[in-house]
Amino acid sequence: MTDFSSLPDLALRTLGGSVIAASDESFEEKENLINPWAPKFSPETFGAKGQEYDGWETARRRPDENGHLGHDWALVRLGLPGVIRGVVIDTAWFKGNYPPHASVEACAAGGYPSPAELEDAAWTEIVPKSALQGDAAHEFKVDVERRFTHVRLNMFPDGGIARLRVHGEVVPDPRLLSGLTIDLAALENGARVTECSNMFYSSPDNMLFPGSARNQAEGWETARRRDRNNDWAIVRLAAPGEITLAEFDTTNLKFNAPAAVTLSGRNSSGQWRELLPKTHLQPDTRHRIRLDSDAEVTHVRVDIHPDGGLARLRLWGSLTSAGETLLTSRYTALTA
Ligand SMILES: NC(=O)NC(NC(N)=O)C(=O)[O-]
Repeated sequence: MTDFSSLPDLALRTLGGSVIAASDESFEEKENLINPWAPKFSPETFGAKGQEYDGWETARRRPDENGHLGHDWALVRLGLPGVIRGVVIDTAWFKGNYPPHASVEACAAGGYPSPAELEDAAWTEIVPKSALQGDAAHEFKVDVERRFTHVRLNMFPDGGIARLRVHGEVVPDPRLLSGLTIDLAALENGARVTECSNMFYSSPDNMLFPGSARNQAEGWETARRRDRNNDWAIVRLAAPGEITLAEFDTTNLKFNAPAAVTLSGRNSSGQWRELLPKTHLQPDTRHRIRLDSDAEVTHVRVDIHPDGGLARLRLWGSLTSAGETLLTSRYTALTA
């Protein structure tokens, strides 16, 4: 996999993405494109419309009286607007019915536009019409330095695509964050895990997802440690801010929760200081702890002792004026 695939999937259903319209979804519904799980397949599962697939599948097109075949498209609202670094078009399990070609366009729209209102948007081609294979994940690097809110997947002329992954860097609208108490560690506000000791079972970015984890796999889980060290993760905050309350959620970790946690913060000069001394944790519990610090931090390190994971990590606080300036100038530069 190329580098961009480790970035969050901005289109993912569990990050608020939605497939808001499609030209056709006769065989399989458009919503499957952004399912968070890997595409599944059971052979010989024929329903009333045909074989069942975990993807978006359109009818076989036939030329009209002018010999025109047309093509199919699906419109996706990103859950998290941002700069797109790469797209994966996955035709998993579509072997005799994949589209031979596909392309992707993107646009930036303010507010909450309907599919009809997006027709006149300024669409930019981010993946040119490219050849596809059946049952394969195709990666396309994207090199457009702009914040996008929607993408349109085109397939030529018809067929089935299991997943569309739109990896990129989240660029939040600073007007929705300035002056408010926010989760400085939320993926949707632009935070990310930059390093961790172990991600054997699941990715530490999962801790920063919105809402609650429905099961263990939707959080961060490490392998069992067999040495005397402990697991840890470093989170780059949405922007420089002051943290007033930390939330360590061990929900769903019943026999593998960490025994304790510590938290430290790094300032813009790169110096680390303790934000929370070693504190015991209970399994399957959401712990909310007020922090006794008004220091500006850009990164935090969460240490779990000795291993296990966390379902969610929330760091409530506010942006400092440096944080607000940074977010505003980035948003402005990428929106112009
Ligand atoms: N869902 C389908 O049945 N699709 C196709 N057919 C099979 N057998 O997969 C097709 O494109 O005709």
